[in-house]
Amino acid sequence: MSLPYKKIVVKVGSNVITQANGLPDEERIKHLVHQLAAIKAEGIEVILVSSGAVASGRSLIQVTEKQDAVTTRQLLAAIGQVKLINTYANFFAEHAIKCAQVLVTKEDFRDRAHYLNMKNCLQILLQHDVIPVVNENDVVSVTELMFTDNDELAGLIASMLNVDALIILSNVNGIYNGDPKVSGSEVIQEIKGSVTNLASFISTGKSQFGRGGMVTKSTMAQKVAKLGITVHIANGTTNDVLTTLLDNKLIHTRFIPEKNKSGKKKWIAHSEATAKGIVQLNNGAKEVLTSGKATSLLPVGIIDIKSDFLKGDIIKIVDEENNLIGLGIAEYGSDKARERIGQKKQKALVHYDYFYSAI
Ligand SMILES: Nc1ncnc2c1ncn2[C@@H]1O[C@H](COP(=O)(O)OP(=O)(O)O)[C@@H](O)[C@H]1O
Ligand SMILES: N[C@@H](CCC(=O)OP(=O)(O)O)C(=O)O
Repeated sequence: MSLPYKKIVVKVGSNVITQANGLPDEERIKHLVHQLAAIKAEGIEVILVSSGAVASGRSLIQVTEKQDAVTTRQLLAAIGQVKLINTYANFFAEHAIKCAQVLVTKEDFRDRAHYLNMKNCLQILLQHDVIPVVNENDVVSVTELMFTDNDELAGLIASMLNVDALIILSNVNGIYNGDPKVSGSEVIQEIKGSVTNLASFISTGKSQFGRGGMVTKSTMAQKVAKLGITVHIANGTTNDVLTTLLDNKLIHTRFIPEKNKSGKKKWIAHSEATAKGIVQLNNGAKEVLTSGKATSLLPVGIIDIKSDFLKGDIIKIVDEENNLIGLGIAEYGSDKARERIGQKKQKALVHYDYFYSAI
């Protein structure tokens, strides 16, 4: 395999492993497992993030839809996840490979101690030659605690384990420069940096069983690439997709990575939902902080503390129009920060090592 990867995350969307009639596509799963086994045999560590619990549950039980959508999802996922993991376990066993079920919620990524605990669990599985099969724990994830979709979850796992590449398998060949179904549209093969007009040609429609859609997929991919991890979006329903991709012979979309960021910055980057305080900066400070140079956030550039925080909390940093500039760990609490607003020669509120620029 010609791409120089040692550790990868592969994310499989519901559509890839579900037939049009809603039943799990066992032949597809078998074929994917076969490729994963070949990749592992090359000495590459693999973490699999697989959707499909809800779709799999649909094939096992008739739902009356009397209950609300969340309850239906809980019911289907609780039943479907058993079938999904058993299917994987049986096919991996044919290659003498053990796999493990890892079900997570957004809460598991919240504080640093919990985050490191989960990282430790995944690492110990890899050290024992086991392939972790990760999915959201849909049974306990209710609306406000849910990941946008499993692409977000896969991005978090890829960052957490500092992998070389994240491969997202969907039911399209990549991101098209127009509607994928209209002739003339072509796959964008390389995306570098923050391409702001990407959303303009991605229609908001999702595939039959998908949750997030291509817009959230591309936003997540850009963020992960910014942290130093290559992201590939390819068609999981194509035969030999993974092996051809790793041989560098597949037409698909590749997000070129920026310089690799530290583990702590990767964690901060994914912590927006749990950030505690909000600090507003003037335009001068915004320019310096987002210039790419190693600069810390000094009180002289602060114009307002919009919500309180304690020392050690992750805070959101916004500009004069309240747009997010970045996230960082506060070196002191909001009480002290308020006293120092606009003052020169004060200790940095966020040190450069603990600042993530969202721009
Ligand atoms: N410009 C585009 N390029 C590629 N796919 C697009 C584009 N615009 C919309 N899509 C849709 O996004 C879908 C993939 O997203 P999603 O349904 O979330 O898949 P998955 O279940 O694999 O996560 C495709 O099936 C396609 O219909
Ligand atoms: N956790 C859910 C999948 C949610 C999801 O994001 O699906 P998809 O957009 O197909 O990757 C399940 O297993 O059914």
